[in-house]
Amino acid sequence: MAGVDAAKSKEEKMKIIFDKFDINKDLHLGITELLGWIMAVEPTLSNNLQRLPFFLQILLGNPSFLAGSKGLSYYGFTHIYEEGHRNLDHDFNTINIQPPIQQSGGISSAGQVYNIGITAQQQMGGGISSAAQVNSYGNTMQQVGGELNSAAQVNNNVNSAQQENAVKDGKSKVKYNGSHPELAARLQKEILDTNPGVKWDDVAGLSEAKRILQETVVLPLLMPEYFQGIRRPWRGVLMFGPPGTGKTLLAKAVATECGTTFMNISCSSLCGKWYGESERLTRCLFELARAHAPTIIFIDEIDSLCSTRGSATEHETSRRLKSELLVQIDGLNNSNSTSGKMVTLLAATNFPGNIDEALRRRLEKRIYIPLPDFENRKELIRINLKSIELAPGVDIEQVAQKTEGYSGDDLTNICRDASFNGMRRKIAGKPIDEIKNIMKSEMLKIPVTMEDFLEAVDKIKPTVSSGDIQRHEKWYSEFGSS
Ligand SMILES: Nc1ncnc2c1ncn2[C@@H]1O[C@H](COP(=O)(O)OP(=O)(O)OP(=O)(O)O)[C@@H](O)[C@H]1O
Repeated sequence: MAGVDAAKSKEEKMKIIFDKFDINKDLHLGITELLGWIMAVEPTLSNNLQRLPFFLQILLGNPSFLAGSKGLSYYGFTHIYEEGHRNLDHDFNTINIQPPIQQSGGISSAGQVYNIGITAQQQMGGGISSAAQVNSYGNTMQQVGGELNSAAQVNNNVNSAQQENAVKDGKSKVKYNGSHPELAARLQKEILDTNPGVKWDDVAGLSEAKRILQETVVLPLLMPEYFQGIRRPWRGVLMFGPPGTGKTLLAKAVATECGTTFMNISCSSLCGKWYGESERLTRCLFELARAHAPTIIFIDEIDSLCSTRGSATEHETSRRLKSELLVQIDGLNNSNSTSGKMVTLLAATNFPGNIDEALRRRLEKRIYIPLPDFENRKELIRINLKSIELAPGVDIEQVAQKTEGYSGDDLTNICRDASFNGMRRKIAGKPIDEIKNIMKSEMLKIPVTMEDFLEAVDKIKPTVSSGDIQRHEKWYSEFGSS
């Protein structure tokens, strides 16, 4: 790929990119090329661009979404049009990825306008108008003095309210109008995360699970108008599988990639000390989720909240909590989701067999997250070693072969242990004063060798038993739903 002349102005550079890329001709091929071009001319945009292939993959991979479109505009890639008015008078959808700061211009389109981004869109004096629809997905959107007009509908699926509710420090200040402000404040502090920071590519393998999560959680957020009636979004998704296989990681990746609010609940956050407190906490959790919508509520180890009803271990408190949870799940996404109030429940468990029948029915998609196979083990090891110096002769294939039956978490532990070995060798037998004088940079340069890996594999045993895997596979064949 040829670089772009550094002496050219930003406008000229971007014109080269726009001229070069024609989605009608290049389609998927052009995306990679376009990304390369943009990174070459605008290295500072690289971080923002990481999200792009993911969105394009979803949008382009779904023909119904683009039905009738003649093309896409990459208007949103750049901030160079800060001052200009760009009238997209085309008869197609406009997709603004990482929407720009729009100071005095405007965006108009005869089709739909999709603003997908994590960064704020600031509309200062300009306007967005669309004959059809304006959909904004992002963490923040600020509308300062501009107009947001749509002949049909305006959907702002943003974490924080726009216009009057500005967000400052990543934690949203959305107003909670429910009946339990003190419980809401407690939950908000414990569980609210507006950006878990895990990218899709940080999760090795699990392509089938990723596909299902895209269909069940991501796409309904991107095109709520399609997911109506019989196609309403699934209310709940259960990920089950042995421990340490990436269930939590997947939930975080979904939330990061969608830019939704992420509420990460452990059982203890919902268990109150006083009579009735657990139900109130549960109700409050869903109210809070709606206030912050679109929201993903992630409940890890849901089996501990919802073990089989009527069983000997079931306490009165837990029975009431479960009943409230079922009521709340029933209320999810029933109403018109184009209101931008989508709340999805993602749950995870290592003990799917312990889950209450009624809850199982409400967790409409049940996805098996298995141990990594050979290819996925290689990918996982590579992800873990991204920032580590490797000695020549490190054979990742061999490490992957030797670790059949290991979970993702076990493999991460092996990589961590192996990566400490260089330091162990360096400081062996030295007094602490001498260790203090070893330069940090010297330490960081010690490469990890193949022997370090073999030693770590010898030391660290797999944590998942074959009985455990059989148990999951049996449950999957009976109740799995992908
Ligand atoms: N598919 C994967 N890709 C990358 N890393 C992984 C993967 N699976 C597991 N890991 C590593 O293992 C760690 C634990 O994973 P995670 O917490 O997602 O597992 P889990 O399935 O939710 O476990 P548990 O059931 O015990 O809650 C992660 O932080 C990550 O380092």
